[in-house]
Amino acid sequence: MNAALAIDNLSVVYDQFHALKDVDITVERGESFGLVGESGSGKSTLLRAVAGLAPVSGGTIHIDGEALRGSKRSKAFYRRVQMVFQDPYGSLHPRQTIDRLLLEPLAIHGIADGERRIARALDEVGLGNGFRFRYPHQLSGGQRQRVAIARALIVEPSILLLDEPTSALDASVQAEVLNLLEQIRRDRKLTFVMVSHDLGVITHMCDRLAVMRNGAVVERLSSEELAKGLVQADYTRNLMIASKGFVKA
Ligand SMILES: Nc1ncnc2c1ncn2[C@@H]1O[C@H](COP(=O)(O)OP(=O)(O)OP(=O)(O)O)[C@@H](O)[C@H]1O
Repeated sequence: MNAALAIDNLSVVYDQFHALKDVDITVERGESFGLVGESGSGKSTLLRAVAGLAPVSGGTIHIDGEALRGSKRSKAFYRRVQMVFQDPYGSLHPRQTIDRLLLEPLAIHGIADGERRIARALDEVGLGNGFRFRYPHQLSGGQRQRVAIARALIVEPSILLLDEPTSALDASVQAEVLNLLEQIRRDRKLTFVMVSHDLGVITHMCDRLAVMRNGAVVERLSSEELAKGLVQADYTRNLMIASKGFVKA
């Protein structure tokens, strides 16, 4: 069976700068895969390249066995791969009600049955219908992130790309949103690729992970191996030491 996501030899070059160099990553269907690495190592660029938001200079991305070369994406592809960002303000237009924000992706993809889908998506992220006519600034940070998740889910993707989805939230709200995401992944049999600088979050949420440095993968391992300190690269060990509250390497 085809992997949900197979990235082969992926490169992204901005001017002369190689933000990603020959990256290979395979994520199985229903798997939750983590990306860690220091700031500037290329984690967001990798998600953005998969989402069609960064220019692909070389290599291939397969989604459900379908090869995508370059940065061209069909509408159907955009529907299949949805992204949730760290700061929901970035993706939620401040002058649109939650209702409008949820209708927009449905309109883009020509999906009917908006009423039912909006009610379902809001319910799924733990927000009632009462939130429909509020604006983003009338919500808490956690509620805004729930709306961003609902907006991604409403078009029924198969892969969710999560770029530091909880790092802008308070600790208790972080845990709530992470638990919600895990519940959604199980219920919808979704595939996740998640970036976090917090190794505790990655080991809690992900089955396997890749460690990135300077645009390349330095190590691939399971969360269990990371939690036990069974790591190969000194760079990974240093990330463990630097990650607050994480087991000492
Ligand atoms: N649009 C762009 N134009 C030029 N350089 C870029 C662009 N986007 C990213 N870069 C560069 O690519 C490198 C990787 O950036 P990226 O955002 O992927 O890192 P990251 O690992 O996600 O970092 P962080 O943890 O700080 O978010 C950085 O050096 C960054 O400056």
